[in-house]
Amino acid sequence: MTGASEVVTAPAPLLRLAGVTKSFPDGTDAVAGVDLVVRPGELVAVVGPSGCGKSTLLHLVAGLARPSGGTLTRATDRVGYVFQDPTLLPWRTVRRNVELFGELADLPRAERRRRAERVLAAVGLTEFADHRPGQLSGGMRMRAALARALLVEPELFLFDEPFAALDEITRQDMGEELLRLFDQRGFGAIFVTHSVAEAVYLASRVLVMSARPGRVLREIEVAVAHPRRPEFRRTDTFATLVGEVSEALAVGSAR
Ligand SMILES: Nc1ncnc2c1ncn2[C@@H]1O[C@H](COP(=O)(O)OP(=O)(O)OP(=O)(O)O)[C@@H](O)[C@H]1O
Repeated sequence: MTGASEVVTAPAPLLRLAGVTKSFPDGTDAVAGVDLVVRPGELVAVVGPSGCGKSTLLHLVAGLARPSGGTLTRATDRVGYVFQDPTLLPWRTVRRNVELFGELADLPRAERRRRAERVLAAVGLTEFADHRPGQLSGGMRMRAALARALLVEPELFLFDEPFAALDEITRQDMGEELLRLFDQRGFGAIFVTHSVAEAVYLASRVLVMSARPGRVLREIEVAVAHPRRPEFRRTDTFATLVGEVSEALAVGSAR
């Protein structure tokens, strides 16, 4: 540093999509011309009509599918992925479910154990480590799925409607949990949801997609500092943003 000038730069993007399209062999155009940048500490919510290509977008980002056009650059291999179904192995304890990706990554046993204890504590499941998934509530199973994804210490987190199957109170609790982890760990994230209120509450930015093939219709900034508090849901700012996103969504769905 010369000290002559100070330049404040945004952290380098974890992810950059430029004009990304995806067409399937049967001719279905799922997404079209998507531009998106995600930096560390940004949680981008994605909303859009059913079938507009939101899950496809996450598949592309995770490397499970290849774009048909455009460029996709991901700066990290440490990717966490959480789905609506927690997909826990019923015959394994919670701890051993959480250790699974560590086993697949060949982490030494002691390291797996250490990380599992830490992430179980982070999601409040320490006391349930020796239970089997069938003995847990839906919300606890989702916490276990979150802990399992956290084990690989993701820099980029992909969420595909993770809380959609939960009752409203548990869903809001899980949102709080997620924000706490996000504030602590500063990962970048894409969060797909059908709930406009959830998108606004959690996100740094809400991306509204059009009907298939999904294009980005609008990106709406949620310029509200973290940590967010439940009271945020009862503010005029929140109501205005929910209105703005809903309006954009209605336009997108009508196309
Ligand atoms: N492997 C595939 N082959 C052909 N079409 C596919 C394939 N996978 C998805 N599609 C189609 O691509 C479109 C986008 O699907 P996708 O699951 O990404 O949408 P989505 O926005 O996540 O939907 P939802 O909101 O209902 O979960 C849909 O029309 C779907 O039927």
